[in-house]
Amino acid sequence: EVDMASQKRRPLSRLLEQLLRNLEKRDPHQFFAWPVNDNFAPGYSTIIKRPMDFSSIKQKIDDNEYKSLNCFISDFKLMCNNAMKYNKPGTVYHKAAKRLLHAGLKQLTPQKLRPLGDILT
Ligand SMILES: CC(=O)c1cc(-c2ccccc2)c2ncccn12
Repeated sequence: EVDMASQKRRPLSRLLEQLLRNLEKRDPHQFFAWPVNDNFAPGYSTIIKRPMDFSSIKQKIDDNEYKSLNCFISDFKLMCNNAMKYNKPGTVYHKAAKRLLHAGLKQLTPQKLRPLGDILT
């Protein structure tokens, strides 16, 4: 349960919500919007030990589970690397994951994040 007041008190949550929105824009087909369903991806849950997707990241922000920006970035990388592990190179999902990872990490460089000030320290 996320009331606005607590959002104001939690500057990290507000920052992560903003970063998440920007990352989601790099997934126009919404391949990464929801957990991968074994019915679409045979054997997925046996191959991928730690599934991750944007909706799960959003829930973790709302549940205040991220204690640092790096934990958030790790889940973003996990999500992309899962897709590059399960889907063979050349597939639409593998290519989308590679593009998303690179575009996303460019948005998360210190240079890009510095203007956000000491919230990150
Ligand atoms: C991200 C991923 O690995 C993925 C997303 C999907 C997917 C995303 C939205 C709708 C349907 C499937 C998928 N389907 C088959 C195999 C892999 N995937």
